[in-house]
Amino acid sequence: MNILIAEDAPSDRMLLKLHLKKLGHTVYEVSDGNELISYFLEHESELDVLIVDLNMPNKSGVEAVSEIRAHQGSYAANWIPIIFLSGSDAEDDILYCIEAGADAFLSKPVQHKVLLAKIIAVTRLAEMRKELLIANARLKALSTTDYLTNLPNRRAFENALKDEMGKSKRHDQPLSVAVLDIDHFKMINDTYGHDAGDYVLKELANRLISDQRSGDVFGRIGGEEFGLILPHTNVREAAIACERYRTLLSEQPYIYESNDLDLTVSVGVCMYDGDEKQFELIKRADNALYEAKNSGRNKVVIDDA
Ligand SMILES: Nc1nc2c(ncn2[C@@H]2O[C@H](COP(=O)(O)OP(=O)(O)OP(=O)(O)O)[C@@H](O)[C@H]2O)c(=O)[nH]1
Repeated sequence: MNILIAEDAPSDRMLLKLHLKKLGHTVYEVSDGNELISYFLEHESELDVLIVDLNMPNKSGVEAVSEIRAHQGSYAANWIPIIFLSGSDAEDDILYCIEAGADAFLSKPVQHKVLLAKIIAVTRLAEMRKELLIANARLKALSTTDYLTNLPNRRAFENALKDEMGKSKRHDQPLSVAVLDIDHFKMINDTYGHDAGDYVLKELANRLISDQRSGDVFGRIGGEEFGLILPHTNVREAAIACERYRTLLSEQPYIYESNDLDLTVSVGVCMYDGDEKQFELIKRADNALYEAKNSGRNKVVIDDA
């Protein structure tokens, strides 16, 4: 492991270094709190453990460690274990160090085996923490992503819409929303099977995002229904964009097991009025979609109420 020692007393530093080298670690050294911070910031990704003396010139160990923890934040994946060293084993010192962000405390003179045990314990904790962060990130991605298309799911779409509605209101910028639905999708399932339907949904999502403008959010909000959030876009511009998507999604057949599946989509689009609730906005887009379906499908209808 790569271990950085911050210790101002040369003899203590030397002794510690010998112990750690004997244990097979690579050791780096600094002699005060300021050097500790600069070295850490420069080599953050290469270091595995910090061993920090409580009392050092210029900046104390506690001050330096507090700064390092503030820099890392509580969700840093590369959060580093820190062991404090002190000549005193006063209870107050121990508490002070742990509260500053340390994970373990050692009294000087350091005992070889105690040092080994603390290093094993803190690195094990760091490893578990890292695994937990990775697992959390995976769970978050799973809970916000549609498994079939990899687009944001309904929940993520609604959260994104809420954010965009807030931004639109704050910056007095237009915001449009569209709901896009595949026409007679049931027929594809019924004629070619559910797998063909799944293939179409995936392929359609790919085509949709191939033309996605940066800042726009597309989500799968129902079985064969997709939601489009178009920030900085008024309803006329949104209708033009939706017309482009309608053409893009239907101009080429979807080829599944040598079958050419032709499909069209209907779209309802509307613009946020700055006051309405999220469900009201989606409802208006849905109403426009309903009108598109009822007036022949394969078209974009605007709700400009
Ligand atoms: N393959 C597949 N089909 C799905 C999925 N989710 C929903 N569906 C199907 O989508 C079809 C939707 O059918 P309807 O609501 O009648 O709509 P439609 O046939 O597209 O007709 P219109 O919307 O009126 O043009 C149903 O057959 C659902 O089973 C999915 O994840 N995979």
